[in-house]
Amino acid sequence: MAKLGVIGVGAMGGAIVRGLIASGQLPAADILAFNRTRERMHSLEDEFSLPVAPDAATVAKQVKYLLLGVKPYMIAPLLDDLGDALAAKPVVISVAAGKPIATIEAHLPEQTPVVRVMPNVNAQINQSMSGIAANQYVSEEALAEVRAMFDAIGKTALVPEDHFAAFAALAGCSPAWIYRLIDALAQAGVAHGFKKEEATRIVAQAVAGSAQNVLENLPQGLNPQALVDQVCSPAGTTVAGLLAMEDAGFSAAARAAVNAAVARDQELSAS
Ligand SMILES: NC(=O)C1=CN([C@@H]2O[C@H](COP(=O)(O)OP(=O)(O)OC[C@H]3O[C@@H](n4cnc5c(N)ncnc54)[C@H](O)[C@@H]3O)[C@@H](O)[C@H]2O)C=CC1
Ligand SMILES: O=C(O)[C@@H]1CCC=N1
Repeated sequence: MAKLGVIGVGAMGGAIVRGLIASGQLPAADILAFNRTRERMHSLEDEFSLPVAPDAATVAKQVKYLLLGVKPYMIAPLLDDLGDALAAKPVVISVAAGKPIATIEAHLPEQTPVVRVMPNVNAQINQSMSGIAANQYVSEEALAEVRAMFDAIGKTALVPEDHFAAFAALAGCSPAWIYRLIDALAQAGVAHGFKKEEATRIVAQAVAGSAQNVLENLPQGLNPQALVDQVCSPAGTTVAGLLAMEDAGFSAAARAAVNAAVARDQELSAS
């Protein structure tokens, strides 16, 4: 019996599989994968000799933990199709946005253990920030094992389910927003004469260093605004840029992004 089955090995499922193997947390031989379009798994198959099942039911029947890596709208039809293949009640791990545990339970045999996880795409480089919630059928041991899997590909936090939509915005979606910020700053650098690749590398390192500095200062109670103040010399260049950024609606845009993501999550939950 493989330890972890993955149905749907796309951007997120693939990032998790890649991260787990690369971190040494799970050897490829302990994973059994199935993706509807097999070509999408070729790089993982070639790189890690990832074991691949002929269909989703084979995965569901043969694993202790079953990770669903399909899009949210596919969760219910997939579980309904699996039917009896889920009779052994593997611990089901869902990473789907906007699909509460109760919705997933409704398509599973009664008392199936379900863990809801919201990772992010930086799992590819073992730098995910993953939120975790579980139903009452997940044993402490199983929860610890699932958490260890996601600890291996980044950091984890136990999150009450009613905070999941906001967590998903802050950690699941935000990488895309930060990538956009990096690209926008780099593009502005291009307008001032830098080559795009060089500008991107400069900005990405500045963002990585800034994030690391925030993380290292938080335990001392120094919040990001205190770091902002350290950079802004009186009548200097940074404060000029900061005020221009706020006049253009920067903080309001960040709040709007979080609010829109939470609203969309709630729409997905209701569908
Ligand atoms: N992309 C991201 O950054 C994040 C995604 N998620 C969640 O991860 C899940 C997957 O999203 P992505 O990886 O972005 O999508 P994706 O489209 O890249 O991957 C989905 C994969 O599932 C496969 N698939 C679809 N139906 C299938 C079926 N019936 N059986 C087997 N394979 C099937 C597709 O061929 C595809 O490779 C979603 O539920 C999403 O909410 C969560 C956090 C972050
Ligand atoms: O865009 C989405 O719906 C997924 C969930 C979090 C990141 N990507």
